[in-house]
Amino acid sequence: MSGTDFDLIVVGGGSGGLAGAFRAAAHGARVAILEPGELGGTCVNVGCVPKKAMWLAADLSQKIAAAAQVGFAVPPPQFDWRAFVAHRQRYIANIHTSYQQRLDANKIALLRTRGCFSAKDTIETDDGIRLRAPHILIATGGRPQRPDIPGAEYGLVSDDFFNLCSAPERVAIVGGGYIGVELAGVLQALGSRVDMYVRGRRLLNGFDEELSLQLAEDYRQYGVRLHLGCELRSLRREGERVVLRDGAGGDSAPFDAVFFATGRRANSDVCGANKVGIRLEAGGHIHVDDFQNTSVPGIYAVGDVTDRVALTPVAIAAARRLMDRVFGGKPDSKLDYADIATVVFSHPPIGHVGLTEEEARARHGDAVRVYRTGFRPMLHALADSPQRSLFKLVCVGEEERVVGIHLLGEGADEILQGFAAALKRGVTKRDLDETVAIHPTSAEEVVLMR
Ligand SMILES: Cc1cc2nc3c(=O)[nH]c(=O)nc-3n(C[C@H](O)[C@H](O)[C@H](O)COP(=O)(O)OP(=O)(O)OC[C@H]3O[C@@H](n4cnc5c(N)ncnc54)[C@H](O)[C@@H]3O)c2cc1C
Ligand SMILES: NC(=O)c1ccc[n+]([C@@H]2O[C@H](COP(=O)([O-])OP(=O)(O)OC[C@H]3O[C@@H](n4cnc5c(N)ncnc54)[C@H](O)[C@@H]3O)[C@@H](O)[C@H]2O)c1
Repeated sequence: MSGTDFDLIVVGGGSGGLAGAFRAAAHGARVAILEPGELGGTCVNVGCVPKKAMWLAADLSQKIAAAAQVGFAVPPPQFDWRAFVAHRQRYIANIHTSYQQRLDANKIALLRTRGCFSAKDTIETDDGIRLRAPHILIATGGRPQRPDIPGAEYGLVSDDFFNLCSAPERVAIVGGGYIGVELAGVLQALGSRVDMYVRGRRLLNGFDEELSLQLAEDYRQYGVRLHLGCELRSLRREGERVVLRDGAGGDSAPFDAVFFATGRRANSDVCGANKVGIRLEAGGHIHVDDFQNTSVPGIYAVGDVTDRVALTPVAIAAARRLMDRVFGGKPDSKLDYADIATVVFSHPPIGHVGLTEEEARARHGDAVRVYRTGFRPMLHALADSPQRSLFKLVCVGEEERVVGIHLLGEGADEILQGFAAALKRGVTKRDLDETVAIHPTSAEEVVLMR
């Protein structure tokens, strides 16, 4: 293949790349997409989807315990991890098939290879094929990053978590962000004894502080050992196990597995973005403007490879809007990155949209009013489990516009979406007060706060 055979080349067949390819093809563009791995990228193969499956398994194990507590005769559950993985992977295989069928139906050329820039309008495949197009979309995502400490190679990363077929007995998780918190919750629920090593003084930096403190308390109740404010110095092998040395020089007990959840690095290097002069930021992230343009005309980037929010729906939305602009005759089309809702699949989950209380106070001072409610969800009260929910609304100004919603508790993952739409449309506290509650639910607490 040579010449400008295509209108668009997409490098990377993950969430953003596929969404961009499908939307461009729907506008009539001739599209090629390059992906050396499984279709769907991180989200489908080593991210959201298998993670949520494992979270559901962990959630079920807690529900079974609650069932026993309220009178069901259930023997202690035995979790066959390997059998569950077979169900999980079958689900994922169906997604691969569906993507392949959609690519075929839309006449999108899929090249199962890595691509690298050899010129500003040319992508060269691993086997030396050169493809040219006036528009190139970089959607190469990111990869897990290990800290630069001696023995780091003895640690695993989130990709490795999805190769497990049983719960390691003793696990250390390094990092207190999204992935650290999620892996810790799942492993503890499914039978591991988990220690978390967190550099900062709290979990989930950047989330509402009260919720993060409540989550830390929930995790302690649940048996997770938290080592906050702990910087690791090194790892070393002791037989089959791994020992951690902390900043004070103390050694941990040996662990069967150590997972690093210490952030991700952008895959801009592997596609040669630097070779054609694309501006990069810290961590190799590609700088993009509000329209997903890189610093080189005709080359765009979306998703985790950029310096924007690293979430699947964000990559998808940005790619679709970009293609509406480039091929769909909508010159102003761009993603509004404000007030993007997100959920951490912890136990219990956290849902968050808009400003935290701290951010709101820094921006709006005394004009901020916070409403909060703490309660035990009904199942947990019936089962006499200590798990509590904490919901917060952050409001601003005379009209009390809701600028932040923070929900920790059972169901928070499903409750948030509708309220996020309301926040985006400028909902006020009075609007919520005037909404009749749905009873008895956890969600009703959002409209009943006083
Ligand atoms: C453990 C984990 C859990 C997560 N959970 C959630 C969640 O619950 N909700 C959520 O919204 N987000 C979640 N995320 C984040 C989400 O997975 C990412 O934001 C999303 O996958 C980004 O999509 P993307 O298209 O930018 O990149 P990716 O999905 O990573 O796709 C990039 C693709 O590019 C390919 N590629 C790389 N280099 C090249 C090259 N040179 N040539 C061709 N192809 C190349 C890769 O093989 C990959 O398939 C999670 C992430 C992780 C790691
Ligand atoms: N539920 C979801 O939507 C979901 C789930 C997982 C991941 N994600 C996305 O993927 C991104 C990456 O997740 P992540 O958890 O890897 O990153 P993160 O930025 O959320 O957390 C990284 C953590 O590692 C710590 N850290 C960094 N370097 C360290 C070091 N050298 N030593 C000790 N600790 C160190 C940081 O302080 C932070 O607590 C997230 O920001 C999010 O956008 C989303």
